[in-house]
Amino acid sequence: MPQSASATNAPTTDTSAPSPADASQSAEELCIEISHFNAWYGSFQAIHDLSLDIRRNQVTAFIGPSGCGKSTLLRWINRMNDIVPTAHSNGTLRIHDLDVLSPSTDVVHLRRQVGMVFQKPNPFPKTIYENVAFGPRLHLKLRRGELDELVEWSLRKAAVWDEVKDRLNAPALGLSGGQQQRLCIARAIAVGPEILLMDEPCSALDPASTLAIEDLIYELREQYTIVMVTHNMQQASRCSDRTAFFFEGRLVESGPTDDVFTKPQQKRTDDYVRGRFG
Ligand SMILES: Nc1ncnc2c1ncn2[C@@H]1O[C@H](COP(=O)(O)OP(=O)(O)OP(=O)(O)O)[C@@H](O)[C@H]1O
Repeated sequence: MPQSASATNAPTTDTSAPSPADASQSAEELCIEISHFNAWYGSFQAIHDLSLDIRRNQVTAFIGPSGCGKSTLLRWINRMNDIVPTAHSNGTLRIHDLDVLSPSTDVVHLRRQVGMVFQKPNPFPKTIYENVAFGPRLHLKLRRGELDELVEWSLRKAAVWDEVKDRLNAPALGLSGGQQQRLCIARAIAVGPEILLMDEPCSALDPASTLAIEDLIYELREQYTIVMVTHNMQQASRCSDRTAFFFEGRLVESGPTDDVFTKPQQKRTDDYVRGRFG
């Protein structure tokens, strides 16, 4: 089993940035291994023979035109596709030594380890405090003081504490869209995941909120492995370390973001990043 995410990302750990040496070491570590992966909805094959390594403590952006399979792959990483009755897959998808696709994989445990942030902020219709406390209450046995500390830690980590600290008992739905999305990030990290999946996390936000979330994503990679779907080329180049370009259910190329944007190996990638299609 992979190392417990709550142990590696526990709020009591030092949250300061790792030294450059630490960062470069961990940057090379494999976190998610995808090999010869295929996925279908019924008889329609959405992903074909896709192989990709996702490295620890990096932001990996999935880019590509609509319908090319980005979200499908993202949603297999924490088995969100289990809720789609027609969805099935084969091949290898591992997080460290955990076989994600195995029927015996404990999906509740997997989703604690692999948090998800969706396109539209989706706070629960509860207070700000309760949104963040919800997961820890289910999974962790904490005393009230410890829970308070965890809620504060998560909100600070998600860069929204200063804006909400005086109204923790106010309804989360009263926050702005950008604040709600940062609250959802706080909710996701409160249960101690190792990986954060983000499916177009800024697409419903205004430019200022988008920049705030992008800054946050870039900072969070010191502690989390982040996989993000985005249609925004500038966003991919601003806040990802590596980029994977998908087309019609296949991975066309992947590599360091600078390389994919400035010297792509495939003409199709070049055309896409230059806005010639999609
Ligand atoms: N629940 C589903 N049932 C059937 N087909 C689906 C389902 N979800 C996605 N698909 C199909 O699978 C293909 C890949 O979809 P997916 O959402 O992964 O693409 P995407 O690259 O994320 O697109 P977008 O950028 O528009 O979100 C598309 O042809 C889509 O219509």
